[in-house]
Amino acid sequence: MVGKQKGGHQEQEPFTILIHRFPAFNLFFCTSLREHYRLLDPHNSPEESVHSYLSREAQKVRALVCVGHTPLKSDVLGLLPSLELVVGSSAGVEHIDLPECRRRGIAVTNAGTAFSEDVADCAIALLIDVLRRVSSGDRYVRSGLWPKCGHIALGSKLGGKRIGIIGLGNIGSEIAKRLLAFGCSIAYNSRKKKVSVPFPFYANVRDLAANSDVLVLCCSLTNETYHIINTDVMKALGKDGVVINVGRGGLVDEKELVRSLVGGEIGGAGLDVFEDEPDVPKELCELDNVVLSPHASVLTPESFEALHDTVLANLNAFFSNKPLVSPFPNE
Ligand SMILES: O=CC(=O)O
Repeated sequence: MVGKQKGGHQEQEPFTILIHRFPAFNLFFCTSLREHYRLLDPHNSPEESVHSYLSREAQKVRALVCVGHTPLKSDVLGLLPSLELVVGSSAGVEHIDLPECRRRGIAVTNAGTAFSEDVADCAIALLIDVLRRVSSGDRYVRSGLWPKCGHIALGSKLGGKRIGIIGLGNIGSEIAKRLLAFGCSIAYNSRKKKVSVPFPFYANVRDLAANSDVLVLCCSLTNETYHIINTDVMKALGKDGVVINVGRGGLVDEKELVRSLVGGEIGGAGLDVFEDEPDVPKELCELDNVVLSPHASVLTPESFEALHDTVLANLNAFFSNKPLVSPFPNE
């Protein structure tokens, strides 16, 4: 539960925080938020279930910070009758019951632009790694094969590639900016065509794939985007095509991706996210044209600092009746 503590006489406003399992994240958030607000932390009562704690303590809670990807479903929302705001701390908010929030008029925020640059950097790193075989070359050198077997297979140049970006929001725009500097051409698919964007828009992902060398996924996971990369799309992308996923595992039909990679129907993949994290299909681990990363694109102190500022700015805006800084959806 929180209220602004500065000044001391303002009545305490209710506020609660749900704790994610990632300890560094929790510590960072709790320590800092406590400096500004009074927290209700259901996870601090190990003897009691979250549900019974919330039923007793959280009737007047108006704002809730949902840390990381902690699921926030109707069972918990139902225990918070006064809730007006959910402050998400991730870019994707598919773990939050958005229809229920909408139904109750509860505003939702996400990480806004806090992670965009780091996620974009990660997408580029994965792409260069797949094309230029950086990780594969590293394994080659470490395993002592170089003196015995000579050069590794040719890589492929990034400059000149046609990149199809799926989801041209904050992250997608940062990815486009970086790829333009490498001399790539950009096209995109998004919920709708963006008037201010100079790149060709494809309403159909299959058509985008047919006109791209690389597909980069950085859109939200929704009912509409679930398995947006399927067999048809991969066939259209073709045998030299590369899939980069820094969005969510569920955007790609992973079984089909594995089948297409093993069968040489597409050229490679760089994946930071998976359908059943932290489990990764073992076939992917055996492929040299696949680069794997443990959902780590946002894991930098710089991203966390920017997120911290965004979370606080949203809370401060809410409690001073100002517009939220990163409402979701934000377009
Ligand atoms: O995966 C990370 C995020 O959605 O912020």
